[in-house]
Amino acid sequence: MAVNYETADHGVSVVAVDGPAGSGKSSVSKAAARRLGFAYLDTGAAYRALAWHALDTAIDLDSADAVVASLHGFAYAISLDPADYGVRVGATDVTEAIREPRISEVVSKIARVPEVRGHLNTLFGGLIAGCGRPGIVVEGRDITTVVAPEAPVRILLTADEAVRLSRRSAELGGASAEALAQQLSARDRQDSKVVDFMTAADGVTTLDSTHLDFDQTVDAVVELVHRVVPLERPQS
Ligand SMILES: Nc1ncnc2c1ncn2[C@@H]1O[C@H](COP(=O)(O)OP(=O)(O)O)[C@@H](O)[C@H]1O
Ligand SMILES: Nc1ccn([C@@H]2O[C@H](COP(=O)(O)OP(=O)(O)O)[C@@H](O)[C@H]2O)c(=O)n1
Repeated sequence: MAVNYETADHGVSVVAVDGPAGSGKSSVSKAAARRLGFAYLDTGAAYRALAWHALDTAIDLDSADAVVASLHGFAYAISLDPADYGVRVGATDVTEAIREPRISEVVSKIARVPEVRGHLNTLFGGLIAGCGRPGIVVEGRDITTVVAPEAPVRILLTADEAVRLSRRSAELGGASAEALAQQLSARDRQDSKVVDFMTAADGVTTLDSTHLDFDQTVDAVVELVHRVVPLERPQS
């Protein structure tokens, strides 16, 4: 079921960004949100936090029933301020822990369960509607197609796989390049069975950042937003 949070309904302009792992969704969306004065919602963090919670409570991730049952005790909180990112489960700050490879390895098992997706999409809908800013940049895998298909700006952020890998391995420092490559492409393969984030749906703009540096990519997103959402531009 689509959850529509467009300007007309809630007064919040949604910028929807999808793409594969390492394409730059989180970093570019966060920077674009700061430039625009918008909120920022990282939806992948919720799937990662639920995976963290499931591991923490020794839930069998191969059992969809057990994963669905774990949603009852899942007290999730995320900051929507792009200048002050943070994720909590109950009283525990999991901002760093959810990035660990042990979470990346299992998160797709969580994401493939339809009840989990439905539950989290409802949660995202509430966060978007109540974000308290004129707009919000929301990034993930199914934002342009399921979470906010009516968003005024919808972007598929891509980059060649080799480029995505080298960006991610630079970020993780010590991780073995080969192990990382295997994990990242295995995760994309698993995730693609659930939602298609490799091809742009109708009306979605593809932004290929393979040959763009970080600032150029953020500029391109901000420009796309200015084209369709009436906002004051900062004086230069
Ligand atoms: N256009 C770009 N050029 C160079 N580096 C980039 C670009 N976009 C993102 N990055 C870097 O690549 C890494 C992965 O980006 P990230 O935002 O975590 O991707 P995703 O959220 O899609 O997995 C980060 O270190 C980020 O700073
Ligand atoms: N909208 C979303 C966002 C993330 N996810 C899942 O959550 C995982 C982590 O997402 P992420 O955005 O943090 O991943 P990266 O691209 O940053 O590595 C993905 O591998 C998907 O399994 C999803 O299914 N749908």
